[in-house]
Amino acid sequence: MSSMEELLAGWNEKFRPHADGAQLPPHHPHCLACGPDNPHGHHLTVHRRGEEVHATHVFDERHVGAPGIAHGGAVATVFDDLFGFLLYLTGGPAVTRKLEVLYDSPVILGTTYDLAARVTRTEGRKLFMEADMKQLGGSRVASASALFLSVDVTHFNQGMPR
Ligand SMILES: CCCCCCCC/C=C\CCCCCCCC(=O)SCCNC(=O)CCNC(=O)[C@H](O)C(C)(C)COP(=O)(O)OP(=O)(O)OC[C@H]1O[C@@H](n2cnc3c(N)ncnc32)[C@H](O)[C@@H]1OP(=O)(O)O
Repeated sequence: MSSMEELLAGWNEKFRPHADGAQLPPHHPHCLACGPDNPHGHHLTVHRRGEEVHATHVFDERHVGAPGIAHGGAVATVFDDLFGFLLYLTGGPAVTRKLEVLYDSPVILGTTYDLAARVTRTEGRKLFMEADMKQLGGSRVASASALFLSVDVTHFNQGMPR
């Protein structure tokens, strides 16, 4: 079995139903946002909360844009990946077709933020999603919306060396 076939077989197992409150599995060990083995990554830990997914996150010096403030791309990375966790609830692979982020106020390094994401609508292969990032118990600092499109797992063969 090739490493890609093994990876895909493991993925099918990840799409089993997940209980409310359960921690959801990382997309894969080296995923930029959630992979535990990526030294540059965000190491995002995500739980199911009803029909939403939830994470807390602290950006650090690896994610810096302006001094002391998280890079907008790093914030977008975290949103994009959080949306990717909703696929465990919808039940199959999909990829980002469109991602929009609204930055309400600076995301400060070393501060804990609360993130939540949900599917707002589905239409055939299209999954419309929304998410927000808030200070703990406080105001919103950013929000995002995305369109994901369902794909067959063979989509991911495009990343294999030729
Ligand atoms: C290592 C993994 C190992 C194994 C993994 C196995 C399973 C993994 C599962 C899940 C992984 C999740 C990981 C989460 C990580 C976070 C998410 C990411 O970072 S994903 C990466 C970034 N995204 C891409 O790389 C996509 C690149 N783009 C594409 O490949 C194609 O464009 C694709 C597949 C997305 C769409 O291509 P088309 O040809 O199939 O579809 P078209 O024709 O463009 O659109 C379909 C429908 O959508 C509408 N549409 C398109 N854009 C729209 C828009 N902006 N607004 C509204 N509708 C739109 C169109 O009008 C069309 O609608 P009408 O079917 O005719 O009704």
